[in-house]
Order: sequence, then C-alpha cells, then structure tokens
Amino acid sequence: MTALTPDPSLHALLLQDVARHYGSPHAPVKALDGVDLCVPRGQLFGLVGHNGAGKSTLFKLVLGLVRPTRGQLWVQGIEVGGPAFRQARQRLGYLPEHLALYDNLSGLETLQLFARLKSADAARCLPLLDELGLGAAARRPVREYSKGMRQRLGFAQALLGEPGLLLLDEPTSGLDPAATRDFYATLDRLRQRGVTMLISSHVLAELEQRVDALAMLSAGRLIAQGSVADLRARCTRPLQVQVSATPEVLDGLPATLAPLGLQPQRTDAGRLQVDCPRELKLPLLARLAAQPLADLQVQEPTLETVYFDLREAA
Ligand SMILES: Nc1ncnc2c1ncn2[C@@H]1O[C@H](COP(=O)(O)OP(=O)(O)OP(=O)(O)O)[C@@H](O)[C@H]1O
Repeated sequence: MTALTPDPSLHALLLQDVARHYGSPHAPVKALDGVDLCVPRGQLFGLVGHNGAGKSTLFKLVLGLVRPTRGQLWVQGIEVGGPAFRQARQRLGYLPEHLALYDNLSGLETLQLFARLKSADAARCLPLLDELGLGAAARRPVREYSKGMRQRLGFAQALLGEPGLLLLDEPTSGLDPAATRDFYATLDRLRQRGVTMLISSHVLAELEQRVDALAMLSAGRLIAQGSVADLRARCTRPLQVQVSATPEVLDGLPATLAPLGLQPQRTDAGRLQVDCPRELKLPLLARLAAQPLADLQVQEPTLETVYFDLREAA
C-alpha cells in the first residue's frame, strides 16, 4: 500500500481513517470503515468494488454531501466540510451514475441551468457541447437524445467550472464500445491538461488498460491500492504460459520442467499450457527459450482475477 504523507496539499484527494456508518449505532451498516486513500494529482484513478462496496458513499463524502462518522478528507489540500471547502467545491466536477435530466429542455438549456446552479460561466456551455460532440444537437430537446448523448450531456455539466478533480460514478454503464472509447479519449485529453479523475466501474477489464492506479474496496474496507502492475505482483494466482511446438518437442517438455515442479497440460495436439507461480516465471521462460518452440504466450492474471484474489486474502 502507498505510504500516506501527512501533507494533504500534495494530493488531489486524501482520506485518513474515514468511516461512514448508516442506521442505528448499535447495529450500523458500515458503508465505509477506516479507509486511508491517496489519489496523486493528475492521475486517472480507478475505484473498484462489488455492489454495496462503498464507492458511491465515498463520492458523496468527497463532495461533502454526507459527513464522515469518523476520519478526515482533503480535496486538493482543502478539508472537506471545513471553512474553505465551499469555494473548493466549485472546482469539483461530479458525474453521478444516474443524472436526472428534464426531457423538455434542450441540451444547451440543460447545461445553462447547471451553469447557473454552479455559478459557472454560461458562455462555456456551447463550446463544451461542441467539444463533446453535441454541438449539432445542442438545441434539440433532451427527450430525443440517445443514452450516449445523455451521458455526454451529463459529462458536460461535470466539466462546468473547469474542475481540477472529476468524480465519475460508473460513467460508461450502458454505453456501446465506440461511445466508451470516445469517452476515454476525452478523459485522456483532460489528463493531459492536468485534471485528476476518480472513476468507479464494475467493468474491470475496461479500467485495466487505462488507469494510472486504482483502489479496491470490499464491504467498506480498502483492500488494496496501487498501479495495476503493483496489484498484480501481490496476486497469488498463477500466470498461464502457453507454448506451441511440434508434438515431439511438446512430449519432451514435462521432463524439462519437472525440476521446477511444474506440470504442463496438453491443451490440443500442437499446444501445451503451464500454470506458473510468479516467482518461477523467469526460470520457466529461461528453460522454454532453450527449446525449438513455434510460439509462446504469457497470460498475466486479469484485473478481475487480481480483485477476487486480494479480496479473499483480505
Ligand atoms: N442512505 C443510506 N442508508 C442506509 N444504508 C445505506 C445508505 N446509502 C448506502 N447504504 C449502504 O451502504 C453500503 C454501501 O453502499 P454504496 O451505495 O456506497 O455502495 P456502492 O459500492 O456504490 O454500490 P453499487 O456499486 O451497487 O452502486 C451498502 O450496504 C448500502 O446499502
């Protein structure tokens, strides 16, 4: 786990020992319990966890919409709920999982309404819609918008006020692959401008290739935090190594790999698979490299496998 520095101004977001309990104090629902989290500035940072893990509660705490039962939070160095937070809140963008929109307003009117509520510059509305590919539809009523267009409009309201930190709750749920790709391309552009983004998703494969780092929540507790590579290194599940070669070469591999204690399995006539503990990866590859193979593939555990593994170990 990343060591926490005591200086909140160094981070886009810092949580120290944060708990949020609901219900009776005698039998509380512990939506979050003792979470230490540190999101560096300028990162695309993932937040993953199963249903009810506490992701939305964490967003609400950061936005100051609910108060922590225990602990402290800082957004860009400002304490959430403290005297300077009201102003800092203006530079927080939030895209909730379900954003209520008025069907009879146009996209532009909707965004102008959000701009008024947020005291943001209304002159930015049309350029923002253009930037998100909604310029041509800006004056059409929202009831005519597709799911993807509604999502982009929701995203536009989150971008009002030039936020330094964006909170994105399940932003791609229900989007098709092309819309998802476009959405992440926009996030890339924002990252290049130095915006920090905290994004929650159930689709771990989607985050795997895109986030700088992520935190894993389970039943209100933070079970791991780091880059995908850091978290993979902590996973106890084996790597899968697949090799292709002539049947004669494959016949000889069990004896070659026996000194490592590895037992390859034949998957079809021309292929063989070895489940390999991480610490044996290099010795295995060294032995395989000495063989006349036709092909070799190393499959790392997916982020989903890593999540389940770390959750079991927590
Ligand atoms: N207002 C509330 N009153 C009582 N319990 C609540 C309240 N809000 C959340 N909870 C409980 O807190 C826990 C965490 O909920 P939360 O919505 O934060 O999880 P989540 O990770 O966002 O889930 P999902 O992925 O399903 O949206 C759940 O057990 C939920 O039932």
